[in-house]
Amino acid sequence: MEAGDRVEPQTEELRARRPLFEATADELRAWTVEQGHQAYRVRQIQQWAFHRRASSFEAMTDLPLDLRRRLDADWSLFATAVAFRGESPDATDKLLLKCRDGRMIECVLMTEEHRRTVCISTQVGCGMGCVFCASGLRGVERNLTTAEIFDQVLQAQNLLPLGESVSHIVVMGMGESLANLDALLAALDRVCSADDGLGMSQRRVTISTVGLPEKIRKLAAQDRQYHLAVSLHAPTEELRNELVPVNEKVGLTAVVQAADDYFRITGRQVTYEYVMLGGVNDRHEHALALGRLLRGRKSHVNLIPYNPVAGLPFERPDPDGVRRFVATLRDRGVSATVRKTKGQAIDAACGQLRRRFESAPSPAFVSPLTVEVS
Ligand SMILES: C[S@@+](CC[C@H](N)C(=O)[O-])C[C@H]1O[C@@H](n2cnc3c(N)ncnc32)[C@H](O)[C@@H]1O
Ligand code: SF4
Repeated sequence: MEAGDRVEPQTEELRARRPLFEATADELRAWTVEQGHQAYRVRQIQQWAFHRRASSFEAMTDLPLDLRRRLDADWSLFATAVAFRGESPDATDKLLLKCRDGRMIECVLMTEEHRRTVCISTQVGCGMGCVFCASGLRGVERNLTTAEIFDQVLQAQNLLPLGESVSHIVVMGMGESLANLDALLAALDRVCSADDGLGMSQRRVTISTVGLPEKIRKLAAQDRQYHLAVSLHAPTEELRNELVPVNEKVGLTAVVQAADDYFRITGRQVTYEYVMLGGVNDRHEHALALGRLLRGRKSHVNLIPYNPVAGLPFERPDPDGVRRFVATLRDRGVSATVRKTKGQAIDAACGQLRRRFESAPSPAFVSPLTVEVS
């Protein structure tokens, strides 16, 4: 598949069959024996599905034909269909995936020298309403299912050459991750399972949240190794209330306390994300206040230069100002770095590709919308 092409769904059509990944190895073994085949075939099926990039059951050529046909009748390899693939010159691929109900979700694959990182979504839209973010402009439509979350990793992995795998996951796409925590955890468990998943290390997964204190504590209690990123964006209650409306109910202090608890319970250092909006939260006084808030806390600040969203009144920050902001934090003993903005050419900020796709479909976009999903 070439980037930017019209994309037909996988050779396998999306039908209302159960996604293969939902079955545990034991369940699939029982099903395989029921079909009159030996249980060891399950290892082959899962190898094809999760590591050998099969695009259909038909392509699993070392399985008996009869078993391939039965698989095709009862199971689906994917829960979504690739509707559009965009590629950026900075080695970033963005996939727009169509769900069975016709809704679109986004994921991004970023390829660096030693990393293959996929950024995944957890909801269609978002209900948190951060004023600078494209994801929340129309509110939340629904939570993604476990299958739809897992599928994003699988579909992104399928873009890589055989022998290369997704090495890292960041849950930083559309939606508030912790508002769909149970489905997310179930999907990540399978992604990280060496027995019947992709075998990824939990330590290479970062979950980003707007900061829902009770959910942060619930995540901390899961006995998992996930890295937590908290989207702070402002050093004072007043400014955070303006930028992140949910803060009015939650409160900055409660968010930071929950993040402290996450570190205390898991021993994993928390990252604070801070989107820098030109002239809004990027001034020296903001750096000083952020330094005061985080000084002495075992944390790291990730500054994200704003990626402008059409129709929203925010601008990128001045690069020299960003450098001064970092220096001010570091002078106060707060660890901080600036994130490289990848994928702008393909709208790789959350929710932007879907929005462009839905609001102004160009001829190149029309074909995928006609994909039949039953
Ligand atoms: C899209 S959110 C998804 C995860 C979760 N809802 C959260 O807020 O952390 C991931 C990160 O992207 C940031 N973000 C949203 N819109 C952005 C934009 N236009 N430019 C840069 N970063 C953006 C958010 O502030 C957040 O830190
Ligand atoms: S930044 Fe995160 S929480 Fe805020 S609207 Fe966007 S996706 Fe939702």
